[in-house]
Amino acid sequence: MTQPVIEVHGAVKRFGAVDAASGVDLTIEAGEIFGLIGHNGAGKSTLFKMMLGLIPATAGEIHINGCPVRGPMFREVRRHLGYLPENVVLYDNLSGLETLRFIASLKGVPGEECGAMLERVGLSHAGDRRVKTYSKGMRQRLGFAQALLGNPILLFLDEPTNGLDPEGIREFYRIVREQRDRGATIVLTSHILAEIQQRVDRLAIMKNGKLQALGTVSSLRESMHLPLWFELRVAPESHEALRLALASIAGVEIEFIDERATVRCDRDARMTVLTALSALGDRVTELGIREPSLEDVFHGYCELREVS
Ligand SMILES: Nc1ncnc2c1ncn2[C@@H]1O[C@H](COP(=O)(O)OP(=O)(O)OP(=O)(O)O)[C@@H](O)[C@H]1O
Repeated sequence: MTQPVIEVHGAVKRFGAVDAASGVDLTIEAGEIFGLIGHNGAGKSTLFKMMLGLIPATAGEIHINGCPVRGPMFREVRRHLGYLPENVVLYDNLSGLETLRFIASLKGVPGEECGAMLERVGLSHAGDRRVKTYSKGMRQRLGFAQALLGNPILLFLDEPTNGLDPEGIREFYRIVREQRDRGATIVLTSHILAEIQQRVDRLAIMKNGKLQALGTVSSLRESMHLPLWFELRVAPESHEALRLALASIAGVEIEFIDERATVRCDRDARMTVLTALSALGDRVTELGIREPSLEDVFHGYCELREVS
């Protein structure tokens, strides 16, 4: 078995009376795209900073590629990590290209990579402009570019799509997948749950410094036992037949709007409902299934007890 890229055991971070992390256990494997979600102040950025060795944990252990983050060898590992902080700090009087060249020199990366990197994040047209003239989305793109310099093995991206336009968000995830395909591991946070639900391999939900849930979107959905919806087109004269067909199935609720019917059912009853709907033959002219969104899953877990 290969070694996990990230191993967090019992990580605690206390800021005075605030428990920003209280006993977090987390393992992330190489090549994963991993999402960390949670309300404001849940502890996501704090966990990132501890994993990067930027702030010490009050208690617990964190290893990156088998190396303890506060140990003497971590300096070398740190050179192979990329980080986009939540509020990226840039030098306003440098141009975009100068900014990347400066960061490349700190990382020991050849300056020649910088032009191509600017192009990759869609900033080549503005490379000679001072950063102080950049829009919010342009600053974010530059922040992403600096994190990518040097082909890091592990990328920590804290709210990376903040300020990006829809095309920028799509391009961002395209680059993330490219990075994963070349072997990198990516850990990212986002408050836009619809955006990440199709794009992460696994995710963790954080609440009050603890991990509330951990798994794939579909495993979390399954274990929450959230209901799902069948969306149908049924002519009004067949509404009664639909009601009768589903009458004996517990937990089913039907709502009609003209020719549209929405059938809400318990997950465990989905095959029974599907069989009953098939028996209606061509009285059902369209059929679709809507699963609960990641937002539904998130709210469900945030109302539950903590697991770690
Ligand atoms: N340097 C600090 N000093 C004191 N308290 C801090 C410090 N950094 C974070 N905190 C507190 O720790 C808790 C977790 O903060 P953190 O920034 O990790 O949350 P977050 O999940 O990243 O939130 P957001 O989604 O708003 O970015 C908050 O209560 C915050 O006020």
